[in-house]
Amino acid sequence: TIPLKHGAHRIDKRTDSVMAKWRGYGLGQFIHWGLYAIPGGEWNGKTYNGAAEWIRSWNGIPKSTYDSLIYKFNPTKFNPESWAKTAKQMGAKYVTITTKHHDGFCLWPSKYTKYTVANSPYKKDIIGPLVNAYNKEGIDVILYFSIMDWNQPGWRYEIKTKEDSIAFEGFKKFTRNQLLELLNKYPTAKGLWFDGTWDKSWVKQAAFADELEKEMRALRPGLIIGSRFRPDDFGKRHNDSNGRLMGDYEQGWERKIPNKIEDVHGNDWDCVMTVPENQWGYNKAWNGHIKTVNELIEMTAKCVSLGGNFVLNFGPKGDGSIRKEEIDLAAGIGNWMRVNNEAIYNCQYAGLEKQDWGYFTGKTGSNKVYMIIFNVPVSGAFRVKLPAKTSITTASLLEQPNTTLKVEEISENQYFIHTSARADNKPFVIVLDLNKKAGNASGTYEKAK
Ligand SMILES: C[C@@H]1N[C@@H](C(=O)NCc2ccccc2)[C@H](O)[C@@H]1O
Repeated sequence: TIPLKHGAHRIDKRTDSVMAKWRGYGLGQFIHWGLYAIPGGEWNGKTYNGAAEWIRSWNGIPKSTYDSLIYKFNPTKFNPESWAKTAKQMGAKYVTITTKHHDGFCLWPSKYTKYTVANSPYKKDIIGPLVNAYNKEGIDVILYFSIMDWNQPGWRYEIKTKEDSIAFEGFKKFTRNQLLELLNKYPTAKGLWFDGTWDKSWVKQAAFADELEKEMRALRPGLIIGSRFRPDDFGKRHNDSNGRLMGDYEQGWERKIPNKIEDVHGNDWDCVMTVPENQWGYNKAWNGHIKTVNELIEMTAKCVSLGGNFVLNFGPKGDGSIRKEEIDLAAGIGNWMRVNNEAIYNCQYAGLEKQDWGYFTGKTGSNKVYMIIFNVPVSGAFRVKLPAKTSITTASLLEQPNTTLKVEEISENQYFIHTSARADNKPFVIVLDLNKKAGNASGTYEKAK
């Protein structure tokens, strides 16, 4: 291995209880909210073709005009309790909230810049009431923070001159001040989701970022920090130059989902996902494919089946209300989660060979395995392959626990599970109680040979 001063400081997953709880969340909500929600991807009747939260980078609006949106920020319909209730009904166990996106507008009254809610007509803190409302619903909070800050005069994409270097040193101090401010103001926040760390200026800051990460962990023991925060000695991000994950979970699964367990390299991870193809902030015109409830349930199942969390994005409007399409999606996902969440919460990769009918999840530390069915075979029989020394004690429908299903052994450790035809085409769950003969004590199973 390459000797590194600022590479990964831990080899495997964290083993503490705070991270174990994070690992079991299964389903989360992402909130992208800020000044960009006011134009909503449109300006003077012209449509911005990129992601709505990047509209400031469009040459269709003078930067100063965008920045003056602060004087229009007065979300009269903002109701943190109703946002939290929507997330609760969806079955989200955590929420990731944008405290500051790339445009630099702070949803909390930061002492270190004037570009915050405190200097908007709204005046009040947004983050505090959101953290309290979500915590009251039993939902943990992760704070999203963009290092790149287009409003800060000291921000640089790269450091070319002495002047750049002096300016960026000031920017680094500002960044540290804001992160420590957030951790001190919102002590119940469980962790940080970083963004805007891909530019040349930041990937040179291995020592600074490493020191700051250590300082944040000392200030908030148990803090969960994503892999997108710091670069290693050679500017490598997410994984250091020895291929080891920096931070506590992989953040790279943005709008994409791994296909096989080898893709996650034994790391904790979350997948953050948009409802349209690529819109995080509110966009009036939701063009292209809008994901359906069934698609989003399948994405959730797929993520949990590979040991990750699925985090679905909501982009509230400039007035603070959540659009009907998102409310309806949350309700539809929630209807399924209310019946089937046992197959999602505190479940991980089951270690079984994937079958065409859907996804296996394994209940952490138990003999229970769930089959989340999306594709019913024309035979009506669901194939299961188990590792040696493992067999099926019982099979039942999660929605009707006292129904036992017929288990047909078709060869060594291969079975067909038979269910009766179903009236609707909704995803459903078969629960398997497995018994592991001596020699296979783990909660998950080696891949069936
Ligand atoms: C979570 C999303 N991240 C921001 C973004 O621009 N991602 C695009 C991107 C993703 C990965 C590397 C570079 C750039 C989007 O604006 C959202 O905030």
